[in-house]
Amino acid sequence: MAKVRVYELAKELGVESKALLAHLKEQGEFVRSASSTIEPPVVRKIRENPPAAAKKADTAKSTAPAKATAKSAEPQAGSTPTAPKPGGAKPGPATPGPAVPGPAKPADPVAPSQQAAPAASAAEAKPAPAASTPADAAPAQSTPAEAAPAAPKPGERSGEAAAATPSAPRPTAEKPAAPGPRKEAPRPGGKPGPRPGNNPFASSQGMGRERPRAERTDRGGERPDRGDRGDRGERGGDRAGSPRPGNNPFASSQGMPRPGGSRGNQAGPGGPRPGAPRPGGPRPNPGMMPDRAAVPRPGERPARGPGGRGRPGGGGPGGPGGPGGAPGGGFRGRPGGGGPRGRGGTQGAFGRGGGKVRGRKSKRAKRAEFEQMQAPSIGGVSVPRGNGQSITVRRGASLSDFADKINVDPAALVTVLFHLGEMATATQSLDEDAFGVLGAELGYDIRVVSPEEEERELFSSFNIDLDAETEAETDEDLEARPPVVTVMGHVDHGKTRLLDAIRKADVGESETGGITQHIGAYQVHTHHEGADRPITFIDTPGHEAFTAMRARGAKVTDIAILVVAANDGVMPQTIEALNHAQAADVPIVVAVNKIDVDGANPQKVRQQLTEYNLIAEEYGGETMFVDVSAKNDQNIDTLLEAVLLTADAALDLRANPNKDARGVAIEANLDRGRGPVATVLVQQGTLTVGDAIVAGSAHGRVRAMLDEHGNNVQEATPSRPVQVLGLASVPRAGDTFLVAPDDRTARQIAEKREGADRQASLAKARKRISLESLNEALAAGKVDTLNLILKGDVSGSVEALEDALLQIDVGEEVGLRIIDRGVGAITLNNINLAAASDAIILGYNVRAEGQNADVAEREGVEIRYYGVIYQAIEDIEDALKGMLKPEYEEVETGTAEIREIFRSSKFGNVAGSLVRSGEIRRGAKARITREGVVITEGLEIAGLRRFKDDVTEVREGFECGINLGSFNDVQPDDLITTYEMREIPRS
Ligand SMILES: Nc1nc2c(ncn2[C@@H]2O[C@H](COP(=O)(O)OP(=O)(O)OP(=O)(O)O)[C@@H](O)[C@H]2O)c(=O)[nH]1
Repeated sequence: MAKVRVYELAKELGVESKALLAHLKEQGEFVRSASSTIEPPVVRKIRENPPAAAKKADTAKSTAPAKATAKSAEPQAGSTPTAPKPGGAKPGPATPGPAVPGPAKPADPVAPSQQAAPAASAAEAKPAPAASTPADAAPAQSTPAEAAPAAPKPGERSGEAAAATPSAPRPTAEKPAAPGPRKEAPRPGGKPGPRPGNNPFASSQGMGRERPRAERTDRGGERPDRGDRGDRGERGGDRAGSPRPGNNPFASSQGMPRPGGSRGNQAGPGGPRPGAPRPGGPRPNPGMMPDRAAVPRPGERPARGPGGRGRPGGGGPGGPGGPGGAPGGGFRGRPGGGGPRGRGGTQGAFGRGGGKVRGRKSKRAKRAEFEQMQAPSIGGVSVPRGNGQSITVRRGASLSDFADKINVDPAALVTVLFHLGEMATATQSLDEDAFGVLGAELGYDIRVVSPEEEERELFSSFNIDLDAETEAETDEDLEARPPVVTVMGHVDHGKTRLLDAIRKADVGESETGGITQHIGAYQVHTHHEGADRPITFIDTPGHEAFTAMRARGAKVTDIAILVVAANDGVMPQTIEALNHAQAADVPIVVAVNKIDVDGANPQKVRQQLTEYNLIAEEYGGETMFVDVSAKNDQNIDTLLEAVLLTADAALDLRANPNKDARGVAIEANLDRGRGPVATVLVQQGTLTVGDAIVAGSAHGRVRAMLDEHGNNVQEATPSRPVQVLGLASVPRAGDTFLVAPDDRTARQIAEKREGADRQASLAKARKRISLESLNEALAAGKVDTLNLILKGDVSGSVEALEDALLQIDVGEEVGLRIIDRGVGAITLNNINLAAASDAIILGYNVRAEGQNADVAEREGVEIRYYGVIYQAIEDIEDALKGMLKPEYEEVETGTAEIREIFRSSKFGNVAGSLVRSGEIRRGAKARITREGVVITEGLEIAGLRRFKDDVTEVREGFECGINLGSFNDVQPDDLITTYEMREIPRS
């Protein structure tokens, strides 16, 4: 005996392969799939003991007529006039139009040939007006053949019908239909098959054989209900012989989009009746046509098989025609039960598909339509949906950057974002929130990463984990390193002269021949407490370099020397420098310079600086003040000593020299003879000649290293500045560098950095910190202090504001720091400081104007303007307490008067309206008023159409169709008012 395959046996038993598989499993037989073979003894066993469903089906056979009649009763509800002829053994193409007036549709065309009681069936097959009501049906219950009248009347569930006639078989019409298609479908070329779409059993229409009832109901959602036309869209397949899941495009359980609402005018599983909207799925093409006989009659729209695309089960082992279809009955189901194209009815939002029969479309149009169907339509544009995949964008990335990543048109994203309430151009930087909203809408998890995170991710892709490396270090690994010092101060107060004097003070100078090279940084040695202590100086005076480095995230400086000329006192740039240092949490040593000059008043400088929280040690503070004369090299040693004392007291300057070097490029240039030359400051590890190195987007191998004396060095330990030769290009000041495991890695890291830099070159972080976002930033641990810069028109008000702000009690968790204050307009320096320190600028009766305002905008610095002090105080207090809420006011954008209501099964009610004022925009918030009384508000203009086109806005004087989503309680003469909430600028 030949081996039998599972699906063959399933077919034989009239059950689903799946059910048989399950049954086999229960029986302890391991069978992998439906195409697996089964050993003869097992086959025998199964035949003797078939699956329950099969047994049930067998039993059902005897009651077939009743079921057939039950089926036949169904179409009453829809009064489908396209029923096949009674005695459907030869179902010909149906005659469109109400040819059969009787409410009862004749039995399934194939039934008579298969059913146990052909006579009864034949009797049933006649149009039976008597079946239209249960009352009529009642007398007929005596025989199975007459059970048909007992079928539910429209709206009545089959279950109810079954309950009413307990003796009658359940009218779920399972078994009898199954053989139908098998017998009918392959009708050899001759007789025309049933009209496509009307014969649910025709495998040619993608209908496989029915499944046992139990299984069907298991699939969830497919109830055996009958007769409820309103539900037909969803259960159409069920009615006509319970098609397998996957054959019913409307079954919500099968994941097909439901065409929405009632489909009362559709012919259910068999396809639409002529002229009815197509239920969805691709239209058949000639390739699908089995034979001429199956072609619908002229004038008839070829119904698409109910399957459509993506049917899970496909046509399955349907008829003899093989999987997915058989010749003979209308259009052939697609092989395997549905090709890759086409799908069920619904498309896009409010608008596409459904509707009237349209002209034939080209393949391209269909393809485009299909793609549209997949894309959510927001604001009239369709953007393909993500499935939650993670997309990483750089901080400061724009819509264009994101569009690139998901391969869509940036303009579409602009529109989408607009409809989500955010306005941005395609190239404008977006903040994290905006990306969040956009991502949530489009189904992407957009991660905005900071430069540091990005670096981390970049390194981790090369198996370099700097954090883990640092964490793994123990105290034993760490060794003391020299402090790195930057000299800052007001113009002409002697910074350069002081740096020169310090250079000269180098105790090693005589041995090395003095510092001859200006490489951007140098190291001097001094004797301190009996030891030789090196100190590294950044050789670029002024806070601009300091700020530039900080802005790149490079923390280079350990200690700042603030130079103040004793004859001049504290000047504006003194304060700026001070603010920068304080904002960076860098301890300050004050060098009171030019004490040799007549009129020098070092004490005055001390006094002045107390106002800025720099209190000299002799006054009980913690700041060391050293009176020096750079010109006369006076007290330079003391200054160096003060630096070391401060470093020892305030800082833990240790680093691990025994690892690959990491550090920062201090400056770099292209030397004609030597090529790119970069001065780097080693911060950790030891840099050695021959190391593969990557600095920013430059990479190379360290060919040679020079110190500030022009001497070649073989290795550079932490805090050691050296000039590096061997890079392929010039890095930027502030770029971090590291030694890579090999040249290739160095090059790849450099290339990746370069690519990322290119992308972000125009974009910068739009929002650094704002009062609104402060609380989140605090919660996220991004900040623990609110940095403020106060600017006012008169010093009195600035002081008053500062005093009041400092009195705000916000608990211990949050700090408030005023890093700068001053009188006059908000300057570029203020903005730079704010940018480098994540500060917010409060302007009291002063503004940032012109270019400064632009820079602030570009840099994402928040400037808040106030005219009343208490308002500023209130805001800051609220922000610190996490209570600051933006204030909004409602602004009316348009009104439309409803003229007529169109009821759409698909969209609900559509209000045909005339725009009275302003414009009505899709997505806008809306309120309905009836005779001046607000009926409801907070609605959304879910859909907007001009004639048949979806539009995004309709202006005054034009008519349009407005859909308000699920809100349907609209009447003619109602007024739709759209409005938006605009943030009120705080005064
Ligand atoms: N008398 C006297 N003059 C000094 C002293 N230090 C600097 N100067 C003079 O002050 C002037 C400015 O000195 P710089 O060192 O150029 O000052 P700077 O702060 O570097 O100036 P910028 O580079 O313009 O910011 C020069 O003419 C110096 O000679 C000092 O200790 N005593």
